[in-house]
Amino acid sequence: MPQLALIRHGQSEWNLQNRFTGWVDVDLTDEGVAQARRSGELLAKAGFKPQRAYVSVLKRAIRTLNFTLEGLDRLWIPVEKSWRLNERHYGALAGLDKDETRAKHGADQVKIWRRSFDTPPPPVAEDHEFHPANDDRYADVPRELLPAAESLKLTLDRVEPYWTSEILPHLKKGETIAVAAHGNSLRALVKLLFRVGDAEIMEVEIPTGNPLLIDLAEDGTTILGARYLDESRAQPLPPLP
Ligand SMILES: O=C(O)[C@H](O)COP(=O)(O)O
Repeated sequence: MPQLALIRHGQSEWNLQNRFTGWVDVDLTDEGVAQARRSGELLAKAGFKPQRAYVSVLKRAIRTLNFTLEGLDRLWIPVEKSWRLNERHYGALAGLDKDETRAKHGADQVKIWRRSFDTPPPPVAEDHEFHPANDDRYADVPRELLPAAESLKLTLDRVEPYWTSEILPHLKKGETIAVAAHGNSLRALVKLLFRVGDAEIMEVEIPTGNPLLIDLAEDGTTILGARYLDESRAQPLPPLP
């Protein structure tokens, strides 16, 4: 039967500093590295043997995946990187302190920017260093697909085609797959897989460096069971659809 592990990267420098990050390529903290190593240990203990892995093009997720695969002694499996698994683009909020932004715009507005399904944060200017058009890792991505800010809905709109065309066919073949990505690109996947409503997804949080192991039926979509492997840092999961 197919199996899927969704792994949010370990704690990043800007998670620690409480700053909006999005597509900014910040690194893991020492604690984030420890969480990533622990992910590998927990997955090994659970008997998880991925045959292939998918990851964003941001180093906090790539390094998390590498530490995890090292723990599993499976650094040899095929790994595909895609911008479509990136964190949601936080627009003009990227780099700002979350508490200072609350003090300036109000906690309600910040909650809407962070957790509403379809309200994007304010866009970043086209000539800003944080606009993806100014980052050569996206040189091959059509310009019109590059976001200046994303809501969760816009994030799901670019994650879903990748899920459907690249990942789902392998699950349908019965494979075991690891996906290392980000709080909001994984919330988008959880919304899709657990069929969470637009309002209910506001309450779903994904902890850093804590694999969510999902057992799937042969169709690659019906969830048979799901659990966080580090129970001490788990978050409530949506009910099974
Ligand atoms: O991009 C970020 O700042 C974090 O990875 C996720 O932030 P959030 O919890 O504010 O969505």
